[in-house]
Amino acid sequence: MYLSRLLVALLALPLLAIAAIRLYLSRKYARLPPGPPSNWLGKAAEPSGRSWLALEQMQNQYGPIIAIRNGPFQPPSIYITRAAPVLELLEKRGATTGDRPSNYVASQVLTGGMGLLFARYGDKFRRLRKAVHQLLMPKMAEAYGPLSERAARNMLRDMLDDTTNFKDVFHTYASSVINSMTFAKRNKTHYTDPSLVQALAWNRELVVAVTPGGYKCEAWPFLRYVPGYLSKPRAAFKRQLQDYLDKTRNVQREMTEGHAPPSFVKYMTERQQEYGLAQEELAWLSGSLYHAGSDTTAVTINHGLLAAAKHPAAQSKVKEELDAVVGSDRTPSFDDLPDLPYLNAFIREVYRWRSPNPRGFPHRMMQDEELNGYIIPKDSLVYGVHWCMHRDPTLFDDVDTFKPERWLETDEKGELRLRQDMRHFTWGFGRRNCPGMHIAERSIFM
Ligand code: HEM
Repeated sequence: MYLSRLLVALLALPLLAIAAIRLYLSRKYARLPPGPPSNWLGKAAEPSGRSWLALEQMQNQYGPIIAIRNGPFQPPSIYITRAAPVLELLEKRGATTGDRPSNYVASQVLTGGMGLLFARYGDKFRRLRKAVHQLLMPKMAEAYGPLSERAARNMLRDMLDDTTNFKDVFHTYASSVINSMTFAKRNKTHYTDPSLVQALAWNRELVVAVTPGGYKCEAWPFLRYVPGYLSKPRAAFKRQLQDYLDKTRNVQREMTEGHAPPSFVKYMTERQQEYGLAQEELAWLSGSLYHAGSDTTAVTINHGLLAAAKHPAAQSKVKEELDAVVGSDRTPSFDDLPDLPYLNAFIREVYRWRSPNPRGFPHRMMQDEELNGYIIPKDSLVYGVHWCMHRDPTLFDDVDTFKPERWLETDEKGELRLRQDMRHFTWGFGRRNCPGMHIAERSIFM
């Protein structure tokens, strides 16, 4: 009798525990936005693969603010697919939405806690961000003009030499621009360059680290201490840091010899005390610009080429404008930029048509916020989904059509100019928006 009661109690315990967890979650998240149903532990499937397409479908069912529940121990993910609520939350209330997820492998193991992209909101973030901002602001971006122009001429030659492999040619171009900007590297960084191949391997490690479920130690921290479990990302970080330290020391040696050309490392070394950066931090911050900016720039140029091939009428208009403004005796320069409204509109439409970061980048909530009647809880990860926002019919008509004209208007003199009342979302939001946007825009224009 006693035994059978004990057995019943033992069997009932897990059921009671599950009921308690479900009750706790339903109270804690009573005003969470709607989203797909969760399992018995309160966990729903995170959209994976081409998640932005799944999210576009989901918004028809759940509306533009979608919550994916992550069980009792992990905060939910919130995906927002319309511009108005994203801008309200991530821009207007940027002071409470500027944090990043505490992804252990990405923010600690792979970056040694020194990267800006994963820096938690706080003093260190402000210090790193200020340093990067100083260097990448529009005035400085202009100063890098000749570097980009030279790299662009090399790219054109490479495209003529190899008409089958534009993707790698664009990688070579984007990497050359960033490496000459950060480490004053004079010669081009070919896509087969060992340091580039190594950096791309590191990028792949990062993709695994930020993919939900990529490393189980994010949910089960004890795994961090299992010997060998994190050896791959640890080795990738060590190799990368060594490469950046070597390049940084080269620039600093040239500085003491008095012949270092302008570069990010030179600029930062001159202000190392002011920004309170240790040598490793300085080297990593400089090198990490490559990770943040090279792939994204190359992918965007690739999208531009795709758009030109797929939309020959728009391509002809760009060509007509280039013929009229630049002619055929020289290559375009940055001075031509203001006189090429159609090309500028074409590039904006490329950003809209195929976002380089279609899912968006996560911001972490620093406190509960009410949005459209829902509570977005502290610690949840919020994504402004670029793909869906760029297809928001309240902002863009005829969203499936590639239409550079949508970005243009005619001024009082009857001349075309870019509309000032429209924007795209490629550079992200609020206090974590992309500090490299001016550099990237110029590299892409070239
Ligand atoms: C087409 C090229 C590029 C695209 C599409 C792009 C896009 C983005 C996006 C979406 C974010 C996250 C914004 C957010 O969380 O709201 C970001 C962050 C960042 N980008 Fe870019 N980026 C590009 C090029 C560059 C370049 C060339 C650099 C540097 C030279 C750069 C440096 C950074 C850094 C350091 C961050 C982290 C900022 C932070 O967390 O505070 N990016 N970028």
